[in-house]
Amino acid sequence: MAELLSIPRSVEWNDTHITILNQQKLPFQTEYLELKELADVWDAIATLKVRGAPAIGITAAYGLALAAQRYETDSIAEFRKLLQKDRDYLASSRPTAVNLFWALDRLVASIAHTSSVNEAKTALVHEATRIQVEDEETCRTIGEYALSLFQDGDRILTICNAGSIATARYGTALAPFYLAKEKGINLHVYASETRPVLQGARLTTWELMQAGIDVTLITDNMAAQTMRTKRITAVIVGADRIAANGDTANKIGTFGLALLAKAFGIPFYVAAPLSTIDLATKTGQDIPIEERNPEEVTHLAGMRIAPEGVNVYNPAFDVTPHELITAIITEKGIIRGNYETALPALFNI
Ligand SMILES: CSC[C@H]1O[C@H](OP(=O)(O)O)[C@H](O)[C@@H]1O
Repeated sequence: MAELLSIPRSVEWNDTHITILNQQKLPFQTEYLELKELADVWDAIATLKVRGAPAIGITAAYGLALAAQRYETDSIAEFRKLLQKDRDYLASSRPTAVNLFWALDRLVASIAHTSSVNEAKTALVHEATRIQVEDEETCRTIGEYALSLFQDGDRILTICNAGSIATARYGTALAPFYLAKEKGINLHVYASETRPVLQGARLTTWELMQAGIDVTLITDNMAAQTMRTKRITAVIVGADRIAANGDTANKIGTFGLALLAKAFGIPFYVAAPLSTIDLATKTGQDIPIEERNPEEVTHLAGMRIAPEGVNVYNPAFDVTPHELITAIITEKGIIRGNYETALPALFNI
């Protein structure tokens, strides 16, 4: 796993600040940013300096823990009020990935029974650290399950970056490729570039190439042709929110890949931790879909590519209906269909 260990962590806690890998600058620059203020954390999440559902959750958790270290009150009741206010602020940074809210709420819950401010401050740092440590274990387990679905020589298409830098380590959809490499199993990855922000072209190729994993870049509109001519054997994607019925929000373009996979008779897999499953959201229609700055579409690498004043629609995510999902791969195992009963069962509900 030496190759994977050379891929920098996306987030690290440093007592007085959080260090993040600036994913905006990749693959051209490996830049680290020190986030010292709550507003820096909000901005890093909103502007995709740190991105990927689990990494957003980890960063927000550390951000909240960091802010809380500076509360000057001795009253635990006042402390809880300040924490809730900062929780709500960070929760407004991005709307779709449920891991953000899940992590923030875990932090708030972690001090429910603490009686002193000092105890609460320590508890928050411990809880944020636990979230990161658990996510690494979770992703490795997801990778093991996902790998059991693939065979030596398979050619697998993915979109966006659901890799090591989108999580604590290993990734979700990319985890099986790291484990395959470790075990000497040959898998070939086709990475869809993922317009408009190019997470596939910039991040997935960068990550996999550093780990010596066989990866080929395609543009998004090459997916059908690639499935046919390169005889793609499976599609695997990450997720930002999975509704109770299995409908899955993921990077814009995912729904199209699922439709194509069905047309070609190829399995379509979603790999995600339990922290991405939102049983409170009944169906995909209830998932809030983030719409981002039109400039992401009208500009490429800072250069205008469309006429000034053009109307733009820029949804960052789409929803793949559960009927198109062959299986959802979690740290608790592989679920094939019947999501409405199988997903709550994962939480012992
Ligand atoms: C491991 S989840 C990665 C997930 O995050 C992406 O979104 P974004 O880059 O906007 O944060 C995308 O939907 C991926 O599947």
